[in-house]
Amino acid sequence: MTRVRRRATIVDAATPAVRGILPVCGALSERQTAALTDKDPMTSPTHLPQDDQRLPEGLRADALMEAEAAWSPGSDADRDGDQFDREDRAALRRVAGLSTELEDITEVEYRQLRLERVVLVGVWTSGTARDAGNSLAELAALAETAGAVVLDGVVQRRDKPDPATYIGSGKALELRDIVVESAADTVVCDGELSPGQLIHLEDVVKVKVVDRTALILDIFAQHAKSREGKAQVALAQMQYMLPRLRGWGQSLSRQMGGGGSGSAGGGMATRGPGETKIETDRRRIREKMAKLRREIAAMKTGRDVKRQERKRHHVPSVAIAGYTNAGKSSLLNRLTGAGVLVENALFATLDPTVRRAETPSGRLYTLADTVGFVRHLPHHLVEAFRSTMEEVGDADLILHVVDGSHPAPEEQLVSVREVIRDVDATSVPEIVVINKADIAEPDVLRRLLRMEPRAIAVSASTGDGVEELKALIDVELPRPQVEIEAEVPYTKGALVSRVHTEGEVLSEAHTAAGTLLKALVHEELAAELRRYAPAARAD
Ligand SMILES: Nc1nc2c(ncn2[C@@H]2O[C@H](COP(=O)(O)OP(=O)(O)OP(=O)(O)O)[C@@H](O)[C@H]2O)c(=O)[nH]1
Ligand SMILES: [Mg+2]
Repeated sequence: MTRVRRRATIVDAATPAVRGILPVCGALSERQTAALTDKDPMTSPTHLPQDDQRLPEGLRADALMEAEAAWSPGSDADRDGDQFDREDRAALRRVAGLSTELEDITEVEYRQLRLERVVLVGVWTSGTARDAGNSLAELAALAETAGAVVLDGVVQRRDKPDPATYIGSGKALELRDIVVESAADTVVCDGELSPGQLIHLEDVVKVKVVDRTALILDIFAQHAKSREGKAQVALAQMQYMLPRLRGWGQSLSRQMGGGGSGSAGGGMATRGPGETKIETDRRRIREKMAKLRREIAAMKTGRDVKRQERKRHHVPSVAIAGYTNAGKSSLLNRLTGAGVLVENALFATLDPTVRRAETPSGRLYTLADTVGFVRHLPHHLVEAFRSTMEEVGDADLILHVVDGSHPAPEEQLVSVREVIRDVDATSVPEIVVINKADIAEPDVLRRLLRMEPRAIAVSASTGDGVEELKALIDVELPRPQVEIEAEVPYTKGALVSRVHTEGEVLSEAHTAAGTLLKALVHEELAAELRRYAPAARAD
């Protein structure tokens, strides 16, 4: 296993102002869970046991043992000699107090622990050691963005992740030592793990294990501001959680626990015959998901209407796309003077922002900021954020922003283009904007400029290159096609303004009858202007 030094991460190491107790990593908070299952874990009446759902005696014992082995801090004393860690584990178990029984902490509840001191682990299947290091550096940036302190990071060279424990089982034990040594309380894996892998690895390292998907979901949950953004994140979280609800312990303990009259440990299936707690939870989650989907669809309609309106007014649209933290929002601010949240953190922007901007020749266009892309964006999120990305698919021009100071800008370009392909936006013309030219290596800038035919180096911070970029946007934006000549009466001043903003004025003179215009305009405006054609008036 290769130990990766923590070094320059993508974000400033200073980022995570300790945010104290963090919400679930990738899953739902207690309140969300309660809302989902429509019961308050603190107050819900204890479930009555139902005899017909009890397991036969022998099975119960086995199940008990399994659950015990997995949960009880005492039961693994042989592997768990460290007092510090034991305290940590006691703290982990504390969450049980939120629920009705100790044993049946669902994985969801389990995950709502603090994510504070983390060790990163990656499986390095292809590429160079440098690639593996970059990948882990990005994971570190993600973890820091979520508010965690990264203590250490390790990668293992393997053909593919171990189906049981992600890294090999021997390495998992080594990882366990690192966790103990650094007093970490969480392990973050650089990939999407199956529910089984998460459980097995947790079993070995004895601290919470989360994967990259969960981490990204968590960041998204922290950052989403608008109603639509929040709904999309919630939907993605549920999607992620659904298969993981099956979690060990959960269904078993729910089924086996029915002994008592409801005190801790007794909470057992409360549902009617044939439906276990987990099935009910799952059904309720599915119902919530369906509801969210309907709500999102309705919100999307609202946005579509606005977009169509812009289209109807023939205002060309430019979408800013790019890897997270590339400087998209900074560029939007530079181009429009708008105050959009700029933060040295990943996924600072999660809600689409649309602003008006003007080309040097005075043509109006709209400029849309978009959510940042990241390698292996969890699939649910690509789905959930498709609507945001649609802004990109519908644009007349994409400004593809790439961070020129990043260690692997080419990879960023590739991953963003994958998403652009995903949302069927490949036919939209693209300008590659190589940002952060002020701190990028000149060699890297030259390399990128050579590689990309339609590229420009800028600095959103200093403003270098921004005027050139504006001029380039002017050239690349679609132009109105119809050439007209009209003499618009002075009483129709609004029409003249429209020609200025929606079309391109070639010449303008003032006659006794009105404003004499020669201009390029779109068909609809041309139709209105034909009424004032000088020839027509002469007739
Ligand atoms: N040195 C330098 N830093 C820049 C430049 N442009 C942006 N930054 C910094 O890069 C960080 C990210 O900028 P943002 O504009 O928030 O990036 P973004 O692409 O919108 O990021 P997300 O919304 O998180 O995906 C901030 O700390 C900016 O100050 C630049 O040209 N030069
Ligand atoms: Mg942004």
